[in-house]
Amino acid sequence: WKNGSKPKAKFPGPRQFPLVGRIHDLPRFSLWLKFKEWADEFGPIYYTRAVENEFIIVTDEKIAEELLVKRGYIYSGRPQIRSLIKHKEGPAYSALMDRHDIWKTQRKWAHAAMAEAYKHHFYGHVEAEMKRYLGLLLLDPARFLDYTREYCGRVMSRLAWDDATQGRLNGESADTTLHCMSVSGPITNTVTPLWFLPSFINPWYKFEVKREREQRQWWINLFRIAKQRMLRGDLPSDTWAYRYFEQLRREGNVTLEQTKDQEDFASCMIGFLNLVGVVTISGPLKFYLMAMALHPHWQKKAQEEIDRVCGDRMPTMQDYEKLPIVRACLKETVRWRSGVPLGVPHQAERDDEYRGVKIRKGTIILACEWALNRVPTKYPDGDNFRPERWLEPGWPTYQEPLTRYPNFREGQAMHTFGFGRRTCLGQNIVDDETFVFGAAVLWAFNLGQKVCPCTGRPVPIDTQATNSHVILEPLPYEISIKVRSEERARQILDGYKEVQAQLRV
Ligand code: HEM
Repeated sequence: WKNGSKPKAKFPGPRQFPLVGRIHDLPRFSLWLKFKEWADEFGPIYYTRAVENEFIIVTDEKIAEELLVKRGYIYSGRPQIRSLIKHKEGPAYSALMDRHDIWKTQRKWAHAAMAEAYKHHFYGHVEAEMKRYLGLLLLDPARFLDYTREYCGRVMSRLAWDDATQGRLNGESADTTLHCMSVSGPITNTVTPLWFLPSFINPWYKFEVKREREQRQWWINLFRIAKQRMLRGDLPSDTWAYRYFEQLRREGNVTLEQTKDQEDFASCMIGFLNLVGVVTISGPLKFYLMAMALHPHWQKKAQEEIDRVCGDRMPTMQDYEKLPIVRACLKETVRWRSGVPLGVPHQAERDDEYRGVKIRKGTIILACEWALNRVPTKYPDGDNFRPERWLEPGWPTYQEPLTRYPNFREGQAMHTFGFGRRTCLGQNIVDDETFVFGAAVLWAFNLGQKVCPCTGRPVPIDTQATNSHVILEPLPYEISIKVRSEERARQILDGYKEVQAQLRV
């Protein structure tokens, strides 16, 4: 009786109501703000519940590492997203699968493919697509948001299948998938019982079946086209599809014949890698343009650096070491307006105990990136855009040498890319693609706030208005984009002409 009466150790957290927990005050939009608010009240690790889902929210990097890295053998599952079908099993979305053999095979393959491409700095495709982007921006600057996402989609589709023309569709497909997997998406992700309505009166289920079927069909079509080209000998060796077919041949499958399941597996593996690299990068790039327009002082500093190093030619990866201010502005953008502000949830694969508190199998662990980026001891003045925190000694995040830091591959703030066995596989391409974009745009254009022709005042930008997806982009906003000189306009057009033949425009 005495033992029974001892209160069980618990994490702090908001008071839980019977059955519902705190579902009533978990907003579907900008949920990270609520999690940060609770972190300020309850501390760096707290518990909450939404109906049957138990959550542990972590807002301290060390605690996140203890759980998700050191105990990665327990906390590396993925929770069920109600409105996606069988995503935990695979083979469609490796980032959302549980930790089983399909996930292991796909992750290992994607990791090696990415590492090889990085060794060659993505074969110059990032720079070639950038020349196209600058040309388009010169001709039609009002479409800068569209073009930015398309740039990211094209780089990925070129790397995957040698078909940059899929870039736009790639972006749209990623956006719809993200909608379906987000709390802000279909209502069935929050009011989960609705998902179990019979299919003939269940619009969410019908939509998802159709969406997934079309996406998988699109991937398999691209896969088969690439296979035909491989057999004819005209698939470029710098594609992920080539790498895959070449491996099959080395294993003795010279004719590349496969079962439907094998094709499905491989087309999803390449298709998803291609898909996941679009909005993850276009979100930060759109925020970067916004930040530069709102902080002319930093824009000018970066432009002075670029002009000094590059002069009349568009910056490339060759200039990486010499442009720390550009890298700092990019790094600070991703900290200030995170593209994955909630983090990506991990799930406990079995019961555990941490700091004397029992954690049940199935509990969802969220290392909330928005809050991690605002820990005052590590990121003083965290709500403001302060690139100097990466450039000046004295700031906790400063690291030398500046020829190397800051970057997105190593060093400080790597929590942005998640933890342990599930860490992001895209850090290298993020580093290259954002760098070339960040430097080339400022080399070519001056960005600023738009001025309203009626009031003469700057058109305001709501820097926190986003679409609330798991991986998000800002909502449409307006800025002014002006080419820096006539001479620069000519150089941009020359650059575009140079690559036009090689790109499929
Ligand atoms: C700034 C851009 C990006 C950010 C902030 C980011 C962040 C993340 C985060 C937080 C995770 C979850 C890690 C975890 O569960 O602990 C993740 C997973 C992943 N990311 Fe990224 N990512 C970015 C870009 C990319 C790109 C460009 C690619 C590929 C081209 C990519 C591929 C992946 C994959 C495949 C996973 C799943 C890993 C797994 O579950 O095994 N990411 N990313």
